[in-house]
Amino acid sequence: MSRGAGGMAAGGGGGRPPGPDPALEPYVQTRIFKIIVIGDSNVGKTCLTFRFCGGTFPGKTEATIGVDFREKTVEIEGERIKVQVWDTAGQERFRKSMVEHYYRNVHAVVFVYDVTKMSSFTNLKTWIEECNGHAVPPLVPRVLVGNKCDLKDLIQVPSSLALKFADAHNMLLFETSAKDPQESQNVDAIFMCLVCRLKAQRSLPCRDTEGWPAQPQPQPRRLDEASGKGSCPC
Ligand SMILES: Nc1nc2c(ncn2[C@@H]2O[C@H](COP(=O)(O)OP(=O)(O)OP(=O)(O)O)[C@@H](O)[C@H]2O)c(=O)[nH]1
Ligand SMILES: [Mg+2]
Repeated sequence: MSRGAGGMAAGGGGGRPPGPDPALEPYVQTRIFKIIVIGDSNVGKTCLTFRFCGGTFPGKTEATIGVDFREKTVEIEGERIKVQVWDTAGQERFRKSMVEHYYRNVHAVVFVYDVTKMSSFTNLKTWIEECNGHAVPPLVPRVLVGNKCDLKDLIQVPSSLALKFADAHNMLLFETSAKDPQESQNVDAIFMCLVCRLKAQRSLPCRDTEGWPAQPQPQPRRLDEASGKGSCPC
């Protein structure tokens, strides 16, 4: 099984910086973690995924149709991991034919609500039911994200309420803003926290590894890719 070689580097003492041996680089397979982002239309799923993968807030967005597919390669403890983010559609008519694909072989789920819109918070239970209805294993980590915290005067969902809900569903809560550049580290932390948990969990199969069921995937629209290095924020 190929893994990152962070462990090897730790005791190396040969003056080589930690991380995979460059000579072995072509042979080190990159693990891919599939993370889906779910929630009502207009809560900011596209903007959050854009902020994480591209580092910016998109000037203008349109309702997502089906799924948009973004990627970012991160490095944690010497292992390069490809984070494959599925930005799903919140509108029923744009998602109904895709729902099975969203949940198939998913590694982690991000539930998003808009802190300025109570209905997007109360609807979370429907999104959780949908997720549960697709037999997502309990080991698959889930987090809750309250977006649009920059709109301070318009907040409708108190943090205390969100925290209670997150606790009841065994999720971590992040409150953030895809728009505010000062919050960008917080947005990164959402995904990095999940990646760290997945990395620590079990040895997930690598790309091209036998035994990993092939996914009939929709033709992905790859919008951007960025590389980032990070240490575990957890
Ligand atoms: N103020 C503020 N506006 C935001 C933020 N995130 C997103 N928006 C705005 O909210 C609107 C919807 O954002 P999207 O990211 O397209 O929403 P979505 O959840 O992807 O919607 P669907 O694709 O229809 O499911 C856009 O006008 C964004 O500019 C934020 O953090 N703060
Ligand atoms: Mg969208």
